[in-house]
Amino acid sequence: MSLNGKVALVTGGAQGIGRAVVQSLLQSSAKVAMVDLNKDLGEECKAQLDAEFGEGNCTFIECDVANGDALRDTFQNTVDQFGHLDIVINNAGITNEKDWEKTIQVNLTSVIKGTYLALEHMSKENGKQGGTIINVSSMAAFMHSPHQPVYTATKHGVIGFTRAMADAAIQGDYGVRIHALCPAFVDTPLLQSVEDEDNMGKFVKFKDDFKRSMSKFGVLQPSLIAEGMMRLITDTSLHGAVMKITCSKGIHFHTYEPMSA
Ligand SMILES: NC(=O)C1=CN([C@@H]2O[C@H](COP(=O)(O)OP(=O)(O)OC[C@H]3O[C@@H](n4cnc5c(N)ncnc54)[C@H](O)[C@@H]3O)[C@@H](O)[C@H]2O)C=CC1
Ligand SMILES: CCCCCC(=O)/C=C/[C@H]1[C@H](O)CC(=O)[C@@H]1CCCCCCC(=O)O
Repeated sequence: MSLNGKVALVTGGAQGIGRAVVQSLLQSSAKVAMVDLNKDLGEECKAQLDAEFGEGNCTFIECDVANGDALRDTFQNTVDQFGHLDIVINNAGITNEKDWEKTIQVNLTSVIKGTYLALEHMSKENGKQGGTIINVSSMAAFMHSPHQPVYTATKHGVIGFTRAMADAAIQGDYGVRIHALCPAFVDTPLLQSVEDEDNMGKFVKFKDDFKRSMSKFGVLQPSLIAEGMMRLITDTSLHGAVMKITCSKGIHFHTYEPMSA
């Protein structure tokens, strides 16, 4: 499906899962703002994407999503460059149990801020034309590990926030579809960092448990996660979906019991 004329903003877009979805969006003819903390990587990535997809389709914006003012400017900068906004993927994330407050800031607070900013630019409530938001959680929200307690908490938080906001979007007639995406292990640089004492602190001693889990459940490629994201973007029947992606079941959805009195 062509996304010609659509504008997307992807946080953490210079590497790993974010980079894979930036590539898929460009392949579908969307314009993309690739937002990342890492300037060198972002510029290098943009040069490669310009060579593949032509200049003017992708812009790199250096931004630490944990800086609320910078994130607000980044959204405005995207709209200034491309005219409007249709798709926001709050993907940037870290796994750092030593600096656990930073992990909460990047993985949860910034996802909340990114969702609110996306609504400012896309919600019909604000006179805009609607759109799609994807907040990246993790299978860690369903299967916990002693190796990463705060990371796990943030990913639970992303799902709770996203589901509540999806309901708000329906009841408030925002015209914005809001989803959570939960990958299992994915082959990206993040996965290597979980063995590092600087990141995991005292929980590093549980790394063998984590690695056993990885060999038991397998490791996915970023391109499959991008495929899941493209499905959430293009299938307009989906709203408030919690998508899971695992080696055993591929792309599928979590189902919740209906609330009863
Ligand atoms: N790799 C995995 O096994 C899994 C990853 N996830 C989630 O997927 C998302 C992406 O992860 P990966 O691609 O694996 O990570 P990655 O580390 O390979 O890439 C993350 C990108 O985000 C950027 N970034 C980090 N902090 C940032 C900040 N404060 N502001 C702006 N950019 C920032 C990095 O510079 C990097 O380019 C994260 O939310 C992660 O928690 C979920 C499940 C599994
Ligand atoms: C670097 C962070 C990577 C986080 C990846 C992730 O989602 C990890 C989740 C694991 C959790 O920490 C403990 C686990 O057992 C989780 C494994 C999740 C894989 C589930 C696959 C299930 C299936 O194939 O049916």
